[in-house]
Amino acid sequence: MGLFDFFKKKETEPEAQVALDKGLEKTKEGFFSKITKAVAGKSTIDDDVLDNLEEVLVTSDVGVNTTLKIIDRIQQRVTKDKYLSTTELNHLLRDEIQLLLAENNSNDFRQFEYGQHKPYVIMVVGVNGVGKTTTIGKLAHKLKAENLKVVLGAADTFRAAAVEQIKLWGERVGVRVVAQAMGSDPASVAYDTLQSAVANGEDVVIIDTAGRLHNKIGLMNELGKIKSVMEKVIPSAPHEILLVLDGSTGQNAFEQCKQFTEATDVNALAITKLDGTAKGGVVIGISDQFKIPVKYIGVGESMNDLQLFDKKAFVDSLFK
Ligand SMILES: Nc1nc2c(ncn2[C@@H]2O[C@H](COP(=O)(O)OP(=O)(O)OP(=O)(O)O)[C@@H](O)[C@H]2O)c(=O)[nH]1
Repeated sequence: MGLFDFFKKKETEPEAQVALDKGLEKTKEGFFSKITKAVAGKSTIDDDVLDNLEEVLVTSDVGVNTTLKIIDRIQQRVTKDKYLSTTELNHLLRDEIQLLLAENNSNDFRQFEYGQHKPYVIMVVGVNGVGKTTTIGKLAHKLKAENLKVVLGAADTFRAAAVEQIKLWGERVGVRVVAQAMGSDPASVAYDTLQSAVANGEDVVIIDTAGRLHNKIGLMNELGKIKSVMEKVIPSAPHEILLVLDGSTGQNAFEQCKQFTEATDVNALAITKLDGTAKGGVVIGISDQFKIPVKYIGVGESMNDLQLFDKKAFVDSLFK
């Protein structure tokens, strides 16, 4: 199977669905217990119910804009159908969330032109602690399991621990890691990694970057330099700029998304740590607000806990 086929694959296999269900348990519990409260004592969906629902969505980290959009759509359905019973609210909500996710996440990753570039270069960005390195390790593991040749570039040279951590993942997963001494030029690491990947005929390059959010100009310069060095080796690279966000941070994830999308051309999102948080609504809001597809979600710490985001499986799991 080639890279292209791998990313066309839909992750609805039973095992993945079980992991997803488990990972989203807290979000689901939080969400539905709030909804139950929101409709308590009401038989039809009226303005009160919609006001309460608005609060439920906002406090579930769906984000204000997306919440208003969902409420507006439900209101239109209520106006059209008159006297909708509150027992239908879950159905309505499910439909609207599914539609929203469909608008923003096509599940068709052809836009990333997998298989058309060898090596396919992914530059991974995000602040420290969001699960960037872990996501890189898990992704490398996933790709390697499909017999793809993967190389990692330790371009987060700012902290010694980051270089060590990625080397450790390389050993664990069994993929090559290109690294230089701590404090060396990240762009130089990226250059070396791409050059050696071309020479070795590797399929995928994943470059880690430092997650310093000192200020926008600094971030732009730092990422811009790495990008332009990559272009020198492979003019079309990076093919993917993957922003990693910690789903358990709710509104902070929105803010980071804003900063990084302003600083560089992010075209894919990975949302981690959805297990153990009730803030999974962030997946719905972020993809809608920034119009960037969520490509991966992290639902646990183990190597197999990174999933290709499947909007149908996600909604199924949430409303099961
Ligand atoms: N529960 C859970 N933990 C995760 C997930 N993804 C990452 N983590 C954990 O989050 C912590 C931080 O992950 P790192 O990969 O070190 O984060 P980072 O963004 O690379 O941060 P630095 O290496 O400090 O730059 C680690 O303990 C990971 O095991 C996830 O999907 N679920």
